[in-house]
Amino acid sequence: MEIPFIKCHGSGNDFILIDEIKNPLSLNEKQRRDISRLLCDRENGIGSDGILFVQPSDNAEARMRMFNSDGTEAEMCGNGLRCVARHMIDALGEKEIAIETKEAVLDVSQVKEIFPGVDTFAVAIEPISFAPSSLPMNVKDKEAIDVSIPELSTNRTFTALSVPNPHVVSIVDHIDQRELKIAGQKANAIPELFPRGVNVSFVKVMDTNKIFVQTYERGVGLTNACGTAMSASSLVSTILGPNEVGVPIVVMNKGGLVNCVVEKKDEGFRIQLRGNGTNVYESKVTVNSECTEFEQHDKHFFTDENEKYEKLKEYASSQVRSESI
Ligand SMILES: N[C@@H](CCC[C@H](N)C(=O)O)C(=O)O
Repeated sequence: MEIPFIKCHGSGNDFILIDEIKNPLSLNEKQRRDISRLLCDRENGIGSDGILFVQPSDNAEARMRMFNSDGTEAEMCGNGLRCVARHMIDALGEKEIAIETKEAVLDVSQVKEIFPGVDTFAVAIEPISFAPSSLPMNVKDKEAIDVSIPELSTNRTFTALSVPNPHVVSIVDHIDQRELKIAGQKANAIPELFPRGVNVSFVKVMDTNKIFVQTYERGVGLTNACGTAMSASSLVSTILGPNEVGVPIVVMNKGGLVNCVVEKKDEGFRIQLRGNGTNVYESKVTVNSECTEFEQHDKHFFTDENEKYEKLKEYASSQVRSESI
């Protein structure tokens, strides 16, 4: 089968976007998992953190299904949703639309540039819950806020929340990637505590309303950035730290930066995640029916927007270097 796709990224968290509205495909669930594993492979595939399947929806302008590079499906993907928002906003010529995700229909829009020349998209991150059962995390307490999880680390505290995919967040003085990888691997190997796995993030507070976040993603490993993790980390560092509700929090990451605005909603919270949705190139693959082999066709690069994004990345790296993170 022939599959046209766009290689895109949000903060260097990269995806293969497959538009099934424009090019209908009749993939079964096994083929979706197998194609994700085949194409996301960094050594023998195209290489990406996941696949974004864009499908028709009865409740919104489109529906997003997100598969991690290991073939598992996630409830939500913040950086991916910005890429899908950009794709559908371009296709429909509208500035504000809604996208259906696994657990909610979410508002997305094109907003003021986060950095000169970088088209910027805002996506709603909700529903949010601190109930351990929502991750799920098998503990008796009603919440797990700033608590020790000895299975992950003997010297850190974590806060557990779903946004609505599962996260645990630890505020640290220094981000040690090796330590994060070990904690992430442990967290995803104890189904008795986290039956569906969990994304693990370390957050360094750089200033009031400015943080650096790195994440070990369930189904992927260490990534440049994770949108839902940066949203969860913004909320946790507002509750436990110096950040403020209603004020854009600058979230630095290895792939650039985003803004997160934590808002009060009813008895709880919602977050607005704002950042790039950059197309790298478009191409096509021909995949065999067993989804074990593929052939990639010519690539057409989007040079201009990538050059503009590189400037944002250089700026973000200089900020992070000066803090010696
Ligand atoms: N990188 C994504 C989240 C992708 C899903 C995650 N790995 C999970 O399994 O929950 C983001 O930008 O939010």
